[in-house]
Amino acid sequence: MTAVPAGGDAVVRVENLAARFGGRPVFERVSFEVRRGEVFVILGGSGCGKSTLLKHMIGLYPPAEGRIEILGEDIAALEGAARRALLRRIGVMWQSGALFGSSTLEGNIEVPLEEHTGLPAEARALVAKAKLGMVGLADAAGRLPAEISGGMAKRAGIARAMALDPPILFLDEPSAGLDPVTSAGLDALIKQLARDLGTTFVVVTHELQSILAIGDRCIMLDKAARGMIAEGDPRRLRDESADPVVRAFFRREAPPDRQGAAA
Ligand SMILES: Nc1ncnc2c1ncn2[C@@H]1O[C@H](COP(=O)(O)OP(=O)(O)OP(=O)(O)O)[C@@H](O)[C@H]1O
Repeated sequence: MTAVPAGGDAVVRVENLAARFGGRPVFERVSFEVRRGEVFVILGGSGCGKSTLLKHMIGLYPPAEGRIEILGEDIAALEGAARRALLRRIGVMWQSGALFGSSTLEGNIEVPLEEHTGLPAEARALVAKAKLGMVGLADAAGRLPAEISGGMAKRAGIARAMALDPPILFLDEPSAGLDPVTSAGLDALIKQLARDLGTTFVVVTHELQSILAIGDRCIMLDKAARGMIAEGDPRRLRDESADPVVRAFFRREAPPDRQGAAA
């Protein structure tokens, strides 16, 4: 079953995107859409450009070619106040959770509220507590990042990314460094937030279990192909893809070229 409403519209459009560093291409001709309310996964092996794509989507890198539309706006073309207004409408959680070590979890979630809203201190505290409650951390509001587990840090990172109620959340490798049980709990949380709040998630991951558990749709990038090699429902790709590299990924086998090299 999918969380995407029938006729769901696109909140992200990537058209013919090329990424290059020092003239060297990471990928070319990447095009896809993310629909409102879905959990969209960017997957692929190490070094294929998943994080690079994510960074383009949130405006950290300008496209070498092509165009990225976020909530109807060409992110690379925006400047100043218009750019800040758009960035305020997207939340990002980096791999580590990236919490400020000297602040409590509640204090961490108040940071974007202080920066971007005129809410008084009591209201900020209430919002921060509500966000922590949404990710199952209501009782940990007063703890410091050093006093919590890796899984809790990821949840707190999601709560902070949600502080300003963004319609789109970008998550960079949310399962990295987590044991399988904690990772499954985080997957369940992501699905629940997408379902209950209608938030759109764009998730970078190479964790097969997570991809199958949370992904409504996905794209797969490939380093050798320097681009996209698959798009669609991850379960269908697992069961039906004719591409040997895609099949190998979903079967946890070495890609065909490396199998040959090892023989
Ligand atoms: N700022 C940068 N400058 C130069 N090269 C970069 C930069 N960022 C990434 N690259 C290169 O781009 C390629 C893709 O890297 P990227 O981190 O996007 O891959 P990834 O799919 O996210 O990998 P992983 O799963 O290992 O994190 C790599 O060859 C990397 O060295």
